[in-house]
Amino acid sequence: MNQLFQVLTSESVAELEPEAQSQQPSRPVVSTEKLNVIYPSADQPVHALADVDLLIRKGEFVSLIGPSGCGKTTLLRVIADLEPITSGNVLVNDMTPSEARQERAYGYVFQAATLLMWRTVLANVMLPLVIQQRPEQEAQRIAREQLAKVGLSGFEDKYPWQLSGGMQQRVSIARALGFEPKILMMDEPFGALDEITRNNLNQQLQQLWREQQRTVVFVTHSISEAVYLSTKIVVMSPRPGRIVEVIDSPLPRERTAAIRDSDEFIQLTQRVRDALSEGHHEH
Ligand SMILES: Nc1ncnc2c1ncn2[C@@H]1O[C@H](COP(=O)(O)OP(=O)(O)OP(=O)(O)O)[C@@H](O)[C@H]1O
Repeated sequence: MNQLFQVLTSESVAELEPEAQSQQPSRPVVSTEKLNVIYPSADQPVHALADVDLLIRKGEFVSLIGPSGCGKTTLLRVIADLEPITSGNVLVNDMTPSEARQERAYGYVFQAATLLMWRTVLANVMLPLVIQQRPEQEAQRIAREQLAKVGLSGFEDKYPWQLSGGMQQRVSIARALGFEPKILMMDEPFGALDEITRNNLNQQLQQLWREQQRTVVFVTHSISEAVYLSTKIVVMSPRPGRIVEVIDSPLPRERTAAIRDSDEFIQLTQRVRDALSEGHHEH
C-alpha cells in the first residue's frame, strides 16, 4: 500500500505543453538501453527482460503486448521506479526513474481498481491530492473535474462498492489523472471487464488521450485493444522478454468505433499477430 501511495502522490502538477505544431519528432520521455532484469530466486534466477531497447516520445500511446510472463509488467514497473534493474540504462525525461518519481512524473492505473471501499468516490479521487497537501477546496474542484471527464458526474457521493467494475476503473483513471502526470502507466486496466464495457472504455480513453496529449504506457493481452488505442505497439517475446518488433501505427489519431472494421485496422491486427507468433517461434 505504501508503494501505491508513493506512486499516487508522485504525479506531476506541471502543466502540459500544447502539442508541438512542428513536424519535428517530439522529445523522448522514456528511453531504455540494453535493459536487463533478473529476479533472484532460491532455485534458478528468472531472466525477465533481456536487452530491451525502447524509445517512447512525448504524447505517444504505447502498448506493450506479449504472452503471459514475458515481462510487460516488469518493464512498466522499471520505468515507474518500482523495480530495480540488473543492467543497462533507463532514462525518464532525462532523469533516472527515481528522480522522475520525485518530480511526480507518474500516474498509475492497475488491473484491479485499487480504491478504498470505505471512502466515497470523490474522497478516493481527492486522496492523492490531499496527501500532496493541496488545499481541500482545490482538491475537491480537481477531483470533480476529473470525474466529469470520465463521465462520472453525479456519482461523487457513492462508495466504490456501489459501482460496476468498469465505473470503478474510470474512478481509478480520474484519480491517476488528477495530478496531470507526465506519463500515465496502465497495467491491463480493463483486463477483468467484459468485452462491451472494455470497448466502451477504450473509446473513452482514446478520446481523453486525444484531448490531453498525454504520454501513455499501456500493458495488454488484447491485440484489438492495442491496435485500437496505440500509436506504437511494442511486441514482446516469451521469457526472457525481448522486443520482437516495434510497430508505428498508420491509423489516424482519431479512432472512431467504425475504424475497427477498416482494412488498415485488420491489416495491423494481422501484423501484430504475426509478430507475436514470430516471437514464439524464435524462442
Ligand atoms: N518479484 C518477482 N520475483 C521473481 N520472479 C518474478 C517477480 N516478478 C515477476 N517475476 C517473473 O518474471 C517474469 C515476468 O513477469 P511479469 O509480471 O513482468 O510478466 P507479464 O508479461 O506482465 O505477465 P502477465 O501478462 O501474466 O501479467 C515472470 O516469469 C514472473 O514469474
